[in-house]
Amino acid sequence: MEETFQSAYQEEEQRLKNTMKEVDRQLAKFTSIPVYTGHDFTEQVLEAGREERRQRLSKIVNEPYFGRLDFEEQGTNQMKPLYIGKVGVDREDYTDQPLVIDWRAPIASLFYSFTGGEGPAEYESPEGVVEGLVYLKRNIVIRQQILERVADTYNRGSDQPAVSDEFLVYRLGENKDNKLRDIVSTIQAEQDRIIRAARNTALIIQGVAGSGKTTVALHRLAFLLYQYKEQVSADKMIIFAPNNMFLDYISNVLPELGVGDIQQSTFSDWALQMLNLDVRLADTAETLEYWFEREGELPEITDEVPGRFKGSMRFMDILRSCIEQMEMTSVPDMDFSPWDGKVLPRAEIMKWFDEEYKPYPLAKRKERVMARIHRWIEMELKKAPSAAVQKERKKKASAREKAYANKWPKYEPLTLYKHIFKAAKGGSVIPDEIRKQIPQSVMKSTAADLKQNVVREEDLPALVYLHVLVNEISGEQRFDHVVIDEAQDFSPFQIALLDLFVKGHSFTILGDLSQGIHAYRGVHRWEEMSQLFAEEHNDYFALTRSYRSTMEIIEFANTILEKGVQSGITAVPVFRSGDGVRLIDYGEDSRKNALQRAMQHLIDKDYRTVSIVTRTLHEAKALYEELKTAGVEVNLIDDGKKQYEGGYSVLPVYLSKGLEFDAVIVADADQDHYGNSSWDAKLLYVGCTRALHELWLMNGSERPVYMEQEAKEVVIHGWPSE
Ligand SMILES: Nc1ncnc2c1ncn2[C@@H]1O[C@H](COP(=O)(O)OP(=O)(O)OP(=O)(O)O)[C@@H](O)[C@H]1O
Repeated sequence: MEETFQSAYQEEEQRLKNTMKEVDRQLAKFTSIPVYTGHDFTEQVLEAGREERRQRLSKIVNEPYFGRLDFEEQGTNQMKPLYIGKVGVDREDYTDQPLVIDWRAPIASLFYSFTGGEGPAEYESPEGVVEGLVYLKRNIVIRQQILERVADTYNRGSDQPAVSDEFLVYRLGENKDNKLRDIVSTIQAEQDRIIRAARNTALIIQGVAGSGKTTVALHRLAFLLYQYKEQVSADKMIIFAPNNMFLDYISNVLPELGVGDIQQSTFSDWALQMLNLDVRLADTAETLEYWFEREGELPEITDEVPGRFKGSMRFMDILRSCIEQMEMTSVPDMDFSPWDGKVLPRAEIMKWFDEEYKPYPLAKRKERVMARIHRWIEMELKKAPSAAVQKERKKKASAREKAYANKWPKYEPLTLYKHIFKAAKGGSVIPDEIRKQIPQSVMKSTAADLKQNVVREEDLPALVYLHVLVNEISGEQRFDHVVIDEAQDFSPFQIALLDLFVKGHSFTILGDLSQGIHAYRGVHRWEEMSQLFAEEHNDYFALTRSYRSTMEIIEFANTILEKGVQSGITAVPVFRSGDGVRLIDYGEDSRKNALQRAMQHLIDKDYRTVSIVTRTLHEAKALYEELKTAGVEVNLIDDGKKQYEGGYSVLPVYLSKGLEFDAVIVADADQDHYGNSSWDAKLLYVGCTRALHELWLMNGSERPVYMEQEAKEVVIHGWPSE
């Protein structure tokens, strides 16, 4: 075995040397050709090709590839070693295998989809399905041109027929810094299927915590850009994420994959930038405080709570009916008379509005009708018997034209919205029978907000929709593809609205219902989203393997899911074992001392990122101050945070969603802080599943009952011996 390893290592060292030589030769050649800056079109095209080549070569110069797959295509009788890297580079003569194959190329999919076995494997090429035999699957780690590791995960004929997880486990065991990173060398078959799924489908992905949802979505964008170069462009793709700190956390992956320019935003920022509203947006902290800082039981979350109602398709339909109703009554109920004795009958104006300009959106129709009236006035003015009469009529017409325009409704989203909630000045243009469909409590609270000129995040989909109904969606507002991360916190209305902006229902929608801690506004079942699309336009995937945490942590978290959340979806761990989950009672010690001591223990173990997770923001702030005073260097993560610095942090559990840390300490894992409701259990589940290698839960009073049941073998009680 040792001998085989030696020869594999030597073989790869030789191949690396040869590759580097070829890369250096090509680079020298292309950089020695002076950059063409002239106007000759053919020369410009050639120069663009050379520049692309220079860039590819400089990208692979240090770490040219990460994998090798030996494949014999059926009927060729020739087994070829394929080297797979982040960027593909051809040999200069194009005669043989490429020097490095791009991981997104069809043939490279075999590297990911092949799960072992003696039988033939296949991949889909543009020419059809290609069959053949895989002989070797090898992971290769190269850093700064030095071969560091060679690990065969499949070798035909050896006594290990299935693809082994050894290399994956090695990668997962590494400590994390402050940014999410790419996984091109270890993408798993189930993830690869999602990454390479067809473009014009709304993909809905339910994935357990740590199953790689965010990572997979980012790799999918890189794939789509490669596979559909002609149809999609990076600046027309957008990722919606829950907050700006999360966007910062994921910001390294796309550049690592050689992808730039993709738009990244929160839904609110995107909506606000489109609406250009002159209002105060209620502080989201208020809503978070209302739901997360409360004492005692959570109020019942029905479909009538404002967040759920305003995110429902019911509400979307109500808004559409309002606009349809308004369309019928838009043209003022009167003839237009520019001066006494001259009349443009309403019937004529209606004909323009209802027939000729019907294809235009409402605001445009009004604009067109008013412009037409203006032209009509000008024509009529020409018929005046004298210049003086003409002048007199012109003056009158101008005033009457303005007055007439004012009789039309204002197609401005906020004004329309205020009308719907009876919070606008002047008479309402919305009939009461439509308004009656809105729950009384929602009517009341929204009207109160709007009278103060306050808009909440939950109102933004409605405002954007009203904007869309009365105005056109312009070309530059459209998307080629939309990614929605933490989609369980999105509403059906938000998805249906975004669908109006995206071509071909091209969505990647990812989330985890077990982490649905914002249930007061998010979805409770994925069908709420899938039913928005025709069957042939949506697809559903479930990711059940969790890559983030050790087996012990996953098993412990699974118990919380099963017993606390009563969820049927539990995570399957990768075989990576670590320390047991530690449960520590504060005991005689003060809470602050115990938490400080716990943090110090984990810092001393050289973990790069350690976090204390509290139940509320209020508690996080207080603990942060205490630790700082005690000389511990920690960061506080609150909802205004724009950047994630890594290191040691204190944060409320609801802000930890999406992030991960080498070690996590859950402060106050007791019944006073986490009750018996499934919502409490979800919060605790989110906190626990942030940990990669170590998880400690500290408590000052009784622990929640669902915490320890059936996870006894993965739990250690008390402090480690010093
Ligand atoms: N195939 C893989 N190879 C190596 N690491 C992986 C793989 N898939 C996921 N990971 C790692 O697992 C961790 C979790 O990934 P990610 O944050 O994308 O998961 P998630 O499903 O979005 O999690 P959550 O829902 O808990 O936020 C990351 O550290 C990621 O690098």
